[in-house]
Formats: sequence, structure tokens, C-alpha cells
Amino acid sequence: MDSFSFVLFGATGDLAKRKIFPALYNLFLDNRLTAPFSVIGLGRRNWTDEVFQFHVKNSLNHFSRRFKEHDAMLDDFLQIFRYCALDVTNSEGYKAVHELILSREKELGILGNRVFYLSVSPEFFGIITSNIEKSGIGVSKGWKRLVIEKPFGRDITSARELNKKLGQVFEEEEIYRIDHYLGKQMVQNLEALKLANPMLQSLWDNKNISNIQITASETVGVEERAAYYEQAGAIRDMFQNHMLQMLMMVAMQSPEHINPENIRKKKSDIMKHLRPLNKKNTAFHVVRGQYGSGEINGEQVAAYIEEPGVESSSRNDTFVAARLWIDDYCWCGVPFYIRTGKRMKEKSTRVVIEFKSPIRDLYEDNKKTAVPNLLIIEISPNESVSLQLNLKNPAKYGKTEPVILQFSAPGKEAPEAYESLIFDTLRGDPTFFSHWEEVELSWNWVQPILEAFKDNTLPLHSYPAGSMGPEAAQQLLAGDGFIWW
Ligand SMILES: NC(=O)C1=CN([C@@H]2O[C@H](COP(=O)(O)OP(=O)(O)OC[C@H]3O[C@@H](n4cnc5c(N)ncnc54)[C@H](OP(=O)(O)O)[C@@H]3O)[C@@H](O)[C@H]2O)C=CC1
Ligand SMILES: O=C1O[C@H](COP(=O)(O)O)[C@@H](O)[C@H](O)[C@H]1O
Repeated sequence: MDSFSFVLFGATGDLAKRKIFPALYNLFLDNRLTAPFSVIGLGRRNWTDEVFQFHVKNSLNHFSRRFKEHDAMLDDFLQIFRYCALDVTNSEGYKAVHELILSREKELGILGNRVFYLSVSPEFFGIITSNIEKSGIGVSKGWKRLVIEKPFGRDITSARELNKKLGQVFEEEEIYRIDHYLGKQMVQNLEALKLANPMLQSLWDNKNISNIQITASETVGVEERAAYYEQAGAIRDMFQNHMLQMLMMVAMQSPEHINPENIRKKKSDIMKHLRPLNKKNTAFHVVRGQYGSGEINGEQVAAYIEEPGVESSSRNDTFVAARLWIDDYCWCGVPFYIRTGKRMKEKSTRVVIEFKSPIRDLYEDNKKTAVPNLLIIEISPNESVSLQLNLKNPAKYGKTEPVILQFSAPGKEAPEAYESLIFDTLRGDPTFFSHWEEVELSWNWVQPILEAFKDNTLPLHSYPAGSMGPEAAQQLLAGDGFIWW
């Protein structure tokens, strides 16, 4: 690993304290940050280095499971942090940032490699990159990398505009677009599951698979994010990015050689073969929902339209389900079902692969008890891979019964998503970041849905909080002879 400066815009904000500082700390504790490095936090608040270091310590106390008071490693870690007050819209302010970066590079022997991490509202992405260029802080003897958070635009037009702005300062290879789902160990494992297991690889196609389901259900509601969520809805918040990224990871063909370029190409190929929606057929393939009041874990919760900051007339989507078709030789004829929603029955992100069921024909007597073979990949929170098989139970006179073989992945010890994504940024591995081509193709695919939602040409189904979404989402599969697993 090279030495580097980590310049964090939005260092006083929520994401920095919850995810970025704990991720850096874990990497530090694990000796994965071996070369000299400097962290420079930026925000509008008038903080000193000491106040900033105290803030980082507090964040670790709350959000890092490895925090220990009075730890020598902790003290060493905090000493690396410096703070500079900056209003990102004021180009003059970048001079002080530049001086601080240079003086720390000199002091620590850092070779000019710089990460610019934009943990700020996307409205600032353009102005910050332009000021990085104007101020000269992007010019050094080393490499430069830009890390940005979602949302990347709010539709195809704004995403293209944003990308054009970033492209004036950074090359595509220098831009690391975070989709934290790509940092989850089980999403990264989707690739290995196929590639390292010829048995599964040989079954991964339309000859053997009847349908694939991807679910991300959450029990939380809109929380304190109504201002953002009212503009986003489930379609922009989860579907366009996390859900489509998981689809690409599940469906992509194995490249001959594993490298970031080949993986990206294979992922983009999936998006290129997604059958496009249009105004007429969107209602047939997409279900829009919004939670009503209900009960979750024994507690009564309010309807979406009663949440603070939400208009009582809001028709925003808190649930989306869709049927997608990939028109290529491998997946032709296999429906992919995707659903995501807030205030659902359980917190679970999972991929279920349902295999075709010849057993029903072979064992007439067992028609009612035999189930299809399922490969269930639980992405979070209980990382695991399970296989549902049918076996005869001698205690029940040889009746066939479903049995589950399960492997539980070591969730707690594995690096968290941000840890592995920040580490990949530092070592320059873009495999698990969203490439512009994938982002553009994703926006392009969801665009008719955005328009249908805006024009209200799709019904808005209410679902009780604590359920698995509206009945219409069940019907989406029932019409094809399937059920959600
Ligand atoms: N929080 C989360 O869990 C997640 C967040 N994200 C994304 O991460 C990004 C940051 O989100 P989050 O941390 O929640 O946001 P916050 O509102 O908590 O923090 C915003 C940060 O931006 C800084 N800021 C705002 N205006 C200016 C300005 N004019 N000049 C300089 N700094 C400014 C604030 O500094 P100060 O207050 O000191 O001015 C603060 O540090 C967003 O893009 C968000 O969509 C993505 C996934 C999850
Ligand atoms: O990006 C987002 O993801 C979270 C869900 O993430 P998870 O890692 O807990 O599955 C979601 O709650 C949030 O609305 C969205 O912005």
C-alpha cells in the first residue's frame, strides 16, 4: 500500500461518524494501513484539531465494536487527524486546505497520493471537484482518487450532467462511486459462489433455474430523513442502485480472467440485455406501495403519511417490486423478481434462486410435500448460504420433506462494507464500485418507472406496516405460478 492523504469533506457529518471513522480505525487496528498516512477533516464548523480528535474518539465509542478507552493504538490513531474549517463553496478557503495537506505530507513523508472523499450532499459534488482543480490540491506527484456517495443524480439527465462535471477534473479510473451493498461480504461472495464452485456454475442458467428473487426488506420507516426520502422514494433510494447492483452480481456471466475491467464489462452486459420498460407495460411489471400504520415487533407504528416531514397527501413510494427479463442466451425465459420496502415484517436482504422442479413429475405421491430446490443467499443481517432439498423421512413413512443445508458465514468478524470499500480505494481496486456505464444503464432502465410514478399512471398500493408489502406484489408472482420465498 502507498502512503496517502485522506481528505474528508463532510467530516463533521453523520456518515463520517457512523461509518468512515470506524472503518479507518478497524483498518488501522488490523495493520492494513501500514504506510504513513494523514487524515484531514473538513466541515464548516470552527473546530480545532483537538475538538475534531475528540469527535472522532466519540464516534468510535458509539459506532466501533472494537473501541477501548485508554488504548495506545487509539491514541496513535487520533494523532493522525487534523481539521480545517472550509465552506466548500468558497474557493479561497481551499488555500488553507492545500497548505495543511502539503505540510502533513512533508512531516510524515507522504508521496503526494490523495483521496478526496465527498461525504457531503450531492449538490456539492460539482463545486468541490471544480475547486479541487482550481486550487491545485488535485495536482501532486502521486495519484489522486475521488470517492463519492450516492445518490448519483436523481434521473438519467441529472446523472449525466453530474458525471460530465466530475469528468472535467477526474478520469473515470479515478472515480470511486460507493454503493455500500457492493461492500457487503455476501454480495462480494456472489461472484465466488459461482466461480469457485463448478457444480453451481453448471446450474446457473435458464435450463435449470425457474426464477430468481432479490429482496431487501427493512423494518425501519423513513426515520428523520423525510426531506430526502420524499424526493427519492424506494425507487431512487434502493432500487436504482443497490437492487440493480445485486441483480448484476447474481446474473453476470463469469469472465475468463478475473479483473475489474472484465467484471465491469460482464455487469454492464446484464444491464444492456435487460428488457426495457415503456409507458404501456410498466404497470404490468412494477408494483408501487406505501406503508400504512401497523405493528412491528409488538409496537404500533405510524403510516408513512403521518411521519414527521411527510405531506399527508404524499404519494411517495416506500415499496417497489418488479419483474425483470434479461434477454440473453443464458437468462432468456427466467423472470427476476426484485422487491424492496420500508416498514416490512423483517430486516432481510437475500437472493433466492429457485430451481426447476422435475421432482413433481417423478414422485406423484409427494406432489404436496415436495418443494423446489432453492439456493438462498442471505446477504444480511445473518450472512449465510442455504440449500433447500427434498429428502424422504423414514419416521413419516417415507414422505418427502424439505430439508435445509446451511452454512453461516462469519458475519461479526468479517470487515464491514465501508472497511473493505475504503481499503479497496486505497489500494486502487475498483471492482466493487459502480462504474459510470452501470450507473447510466441503471438510470436508463428505471427512467420509465420514474415517469410512471411522477405521472401517477401506476396505482399506489397501501400495505400495513409489519407485512411483506402489498397484495399486488404477491400477485405479480402468482400470475407466473410462483411465490416469494
Ligand atoms: N448518513 C448515512 O448513513 C448515509 C449517507 N450517505 C450520503 O453521504 C453523504 C453525507 O451524508 P451525511 O453525513 O448523512 O450528511 P450530514 O448532513 O450529516 O453531513 C453533511 C456534512 O456536510 C458538511 N457541509 C454541509 N454544507 C457544507 C458547506 N457548504 N461547506 C462545507 N461542508 C458542508 C457538514 O459540515 P458542517 O455541518 O460542519 O457544515 C457535514 O459535515 C450524502 O451524500 C448522503 O447521501 C449515503 C449513505 C448513507
Ligand atoms: O442506502 C441505503 O441503505 C439503507 C439500508 O442499508 P442496509 O445496509 O441496512 O441494508 C437504507 O435504510 C437507506 O434508506 C438507504 O439510503
